[in-house]
This record gives sequence, C-alpha cells and structure tokens, in this order.
Amino acid sequence: MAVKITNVYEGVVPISSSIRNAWIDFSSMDCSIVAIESDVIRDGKPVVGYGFNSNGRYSAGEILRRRVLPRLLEAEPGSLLDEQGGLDHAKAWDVMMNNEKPGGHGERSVAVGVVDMALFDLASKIEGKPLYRYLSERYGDGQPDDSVFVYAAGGYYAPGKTLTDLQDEMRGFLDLGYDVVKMKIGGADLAEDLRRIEAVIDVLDGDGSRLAVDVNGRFDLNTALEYGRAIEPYRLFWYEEIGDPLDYHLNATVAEHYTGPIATGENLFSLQDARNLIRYGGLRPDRDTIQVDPALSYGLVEYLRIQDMLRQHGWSSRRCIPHGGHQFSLHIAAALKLGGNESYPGEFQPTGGFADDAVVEKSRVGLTDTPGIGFESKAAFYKVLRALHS
Ligand SMILES: O=C([O-])CC(=O)C(=O)O
Ligand SMILES: [Mg+2]
Repeated sequence: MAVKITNVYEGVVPISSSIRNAWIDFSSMDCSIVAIESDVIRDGKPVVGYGFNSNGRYSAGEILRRRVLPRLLEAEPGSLLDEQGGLDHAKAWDVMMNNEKPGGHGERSVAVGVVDMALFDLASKIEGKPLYRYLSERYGDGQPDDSVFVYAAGGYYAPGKTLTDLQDEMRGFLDLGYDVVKMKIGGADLAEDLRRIEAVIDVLDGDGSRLAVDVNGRFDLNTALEYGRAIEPYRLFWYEEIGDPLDYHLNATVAEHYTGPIATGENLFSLQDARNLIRYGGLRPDRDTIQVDPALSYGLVEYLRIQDMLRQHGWSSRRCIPHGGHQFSLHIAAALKLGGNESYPGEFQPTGGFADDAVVEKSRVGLTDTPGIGFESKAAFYKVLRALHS
C-alpha cells in the first residue's frame, strides 16, 4: 500500500529560559515543530509524524514554509516512496534539497532535520514499531541496544546562581540516576571556573572523570591551551567544543597538547563539515567524541552518511554521543550502537528529554515500545504537537 502525505503543519514553540553558556543566553530561544499527516488510518485517525529542531538553533520557519515543505507537498507522491510503497527517506531528502546549492549549511540543515525526524516518526508508526527497532532493521544489525548511556547536562551560568546552587543541581542529577554530569565553562574567568569545577568534583566524590566541561566554542587558541593546562590534572570526562566549531586547526593544536578526551561537533551540520573535522581536527579515535546532532544537521539521512564516513576513517560508532538530549537521538543511539546520548534533566522544556516515565539507572536509560519516536508518552510536549493539527 502506497503511503501519501496529505497535510503538513508547521509551528514554533518557545524553549526560552534565563540560563547562559559561554556564548549565548537562552532568553529568546525557540524551536520549529512540524506535524506530517498521512492517508494511513489507525483507530479511525490519520497517522501523524512529528519533528522538532533540538535546541541551540532558532526556529527555521521561513525556510520550512518557503522551500522545504512546499517541495515535499508538491512532489509527485510516488517520488517519495520505496518499492514497497513505504516512505523512502533518502528520496524525500533529495526532494527537500532540490535546487539548493552545496555548502553554507546554516539554518537550512535545521529545517530539513525537523522534517526528516517527522518522516521517520511517521514511517515507524505506520509499521507499528518503536523507531529504534525500525532503524535497527533497516540500517543496523537488527539487534539494537536495549539501553543507552546518558549523561546529565546542565551547570549553566544563571543570574544569582551560587556554587552551592551548582552543587545542588549536580546532586539532583546523581539522585535521578546519572553517574556522569556536564557543566559550562568559559563564561567566567579561569579562577572562577576552576572554583566551579572543583565544587562539582566534590559532589562527585572527588572523581573528575565523571565531569564533562563545555566551552560552547568560546576560546581562542591561547585561552584553550591555558584552560587545558589548568584542567588536565582533573582527568575530566571530556573538554567540549573548545574553540570555534569550524576552526579545525585550533582543535588539532589543542589535541596535541591536551591529553584528556575532547568532544565536539554539535555545530557541524553536514557530512562535509564532519569530514573536515575528521580530516583536519586532530581528533583521536581512541578517546574523543563526535557530537553531531541529527536533528540540527539535515536529519538521519545525513547522519547515516556521516556514520559511513566515520567508518571509512576507522572510527567506531561508539565514539558518537549526539548533542541535544532528545528522543530522536536516543532511538538512533540504540539502533546504530552509538556511545550514548546527551540528556538535560532540567532544561529545554517542553521539547527536550525522554518519555515521562523513563527511568535512568547507572547512567543508562531504556527504550520504550511506543510506536515511532514516542512523543505521545511525553505529555506536555505532545499537547503542543497535537495542537498543531487539531
Ligand atoms: O548550551 C548549549 O547550547 C547546549 C550545549 O552546548 C550542549 O548541550 O552541549
Ligand atoms: Mg555543547
């Protein structure tokens, strides 16, 4: 039976808050959402797929409304389908990218990523399977991981936030079942950041290897090296996005001097950018982590290409832990056997996070059997998504 897209709805949801990293505050952060309705009827209602654009990049409604969605709706229905009449994600991707020049990926990758997510949600719901099983059968070995490593990201700067507040926040993460936590650095001077780092390490029973620090691309080379020397003795979980995401030379130079693990990639939005990181970024496949977020970077169709590229360069999928803390990447992590997924227990609501009843134990979270991505088991977000097409 051939699936047909009947309607597409697009909207914006605020995910603003008073937090700040070393580069931006989140006072006006928002996020695109889409609902894609099909002609497949279940329980008397059309099956609908949902997507949203992670966090950290603003909504991309203009590109969605003017370019990506009209191409999808105007495409000859058969041009989106595989031989069995199901959605062909790579063909849909080509349709959305028709008449788009290469390079300069910017916010276009966000727009395509949202729709790609919704098409995967839709296709797996039509098959009545949770997304991770659908993906594992198609792109993995059919034996997905049944739980995924997750670390708790937070530790933002916020008005009036004290060291004690930071410690309480981190204790809260441990109480929720996380063993590894992440905090922001680079938004204060080195001496203050070291006090913040030591305060958090105290909460971790003195074990720095359970703490990741994230610079959000703020440092120039000298500052990157200075901080690197200062934090190396803590033997941290990783030192993240140290300089500008496209400054591969800076990254490579830091990797020559800083012996601990480095993580980066959340602001690389294409296969080509990720390949440049691998070619020129000096990352070490035995310890470093790639954080490309499929929702921000042209969706899973492009992420699969990135996985192929990494394999060709001798990288294990286990060295990938996507940015974003969302359910889409959680399924991808289980199906493609990634190293884990980010989680934000306290931020980016209503979009971020996993099913309402998800339980984290020893820093791992299980997958649920809800068909699709499982937005339906995340009540506050589902209400927003449902309102798009009611
Ligand atoms: O503060 C942000 O933009 C989020 C971020 O870097 C992360 O999750 O690693
Ligand atoms: Mg980051």
